[in-house]
Amino acid sequence: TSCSLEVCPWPQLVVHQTCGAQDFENGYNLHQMGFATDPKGWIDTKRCVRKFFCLFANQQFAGGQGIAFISTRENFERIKEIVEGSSASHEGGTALLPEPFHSAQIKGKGMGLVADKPLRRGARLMSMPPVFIAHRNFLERVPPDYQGPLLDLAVDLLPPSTRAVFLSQMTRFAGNRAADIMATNSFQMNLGGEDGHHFGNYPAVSRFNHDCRPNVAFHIDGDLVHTTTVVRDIKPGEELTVSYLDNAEPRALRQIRARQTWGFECTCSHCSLPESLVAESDRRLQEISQIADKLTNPQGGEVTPALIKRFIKLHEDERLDSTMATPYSLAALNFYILKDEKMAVKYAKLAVEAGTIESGPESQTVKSVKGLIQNLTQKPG
Ligand SMILES: C[S@@+](CC[C@H](N)C(=O)[O-])C[C@H]1O[C@@H](n2cnc3c(N)ncnc32)[C@H](O)[C@@H]1O
Repeated sequence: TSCSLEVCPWPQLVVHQTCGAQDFENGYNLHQMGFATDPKGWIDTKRCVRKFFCLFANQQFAGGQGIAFISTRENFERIKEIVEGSSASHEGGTALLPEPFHSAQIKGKGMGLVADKPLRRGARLMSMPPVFIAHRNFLERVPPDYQGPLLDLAVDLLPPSTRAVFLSQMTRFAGNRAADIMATNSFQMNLGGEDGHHFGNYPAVSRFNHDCRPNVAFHIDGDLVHTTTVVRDIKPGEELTVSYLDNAEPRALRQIRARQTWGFECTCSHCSLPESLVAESDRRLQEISQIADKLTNPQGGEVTPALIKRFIKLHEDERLDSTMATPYSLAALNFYILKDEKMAVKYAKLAVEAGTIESGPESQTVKSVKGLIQNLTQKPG
């Protein structure tokens, strides 16, 4: 074989730098590469940067999709525990089939996803397990020369078809391709504990472009599965979008963040409105934030039914369809405090519906609002 072991400047970092996919067309011969798998398929490569961030992989993960994981040993133990109880980790992702969208070139954005059929609010598009997870500090603090070899070996350890899909994602910079792919296409995720901050890559969802008023919401569950759900009715031909940013920020800030973090000028429909409408939108966002303060501290005594209704109307006028769970919950809670049980139940039910779409049925938002509904509807008498 043409593989050679190269010893990098740090003695802990020993990786194959010249192993290419062509060397092992039918999948990697892990034994030949010197790696052993445990009974659940996990490989501890023992290749680490400063003995701290190490590379782990599992080619059996998610029905043979495979996963690469760069993090601390403590987090590796955590990941093993997390995926153990997850059915997606054993069986693989699920998607609405046949896929009701196709990918296409979108002017000024690269590739994107376009709906082929009408899609209704609440339609679940995909639930996907991660392909690559890396610790935030590994990606953001370790110098490229030390990151690169570990990232390359991680990609080599993905099963061939997953590797090809991983490598087909968009890149923006020169330099290490895997580092670029992670920077351009990853989602923040928290594994819990004190050192849980990671970035996760899900190639199937990487084609969603950004919009400040998106028609698709996403969340990552405790089992690391990434789910995308439609938040407003979509017509065939419409682009499917998610938001990469905080939609509640004014246009100027949203555009700065899109430029600084993602390297694009945000020209989404909401950012491209005529100036007078942008000013109106920014004013609404400011008022939303002021009313939210009052609804979060209702003991101030300023909350009235009219104020709560205005709060909801401002969200609707702003087309914030992908982030309605919190405003609906606040409305429910404040109507409850005002002893208007009918309105409290109405908004609590809307909060459960929105929370299920935005964060999943098992999310804390949904659980706590369901608790409120139970209190309201099961009172004696
Ligand atoms: C996760 S990828 C999205 C899919 C990508 N367009 C592709 O071709 O694979 C993120 C990158 O897509 C581009 N992009 C996403 N949303 C955009 C938008 N609203 N306007 C311009 N470019 C956008 C940016 O280059 C961004 O860094």
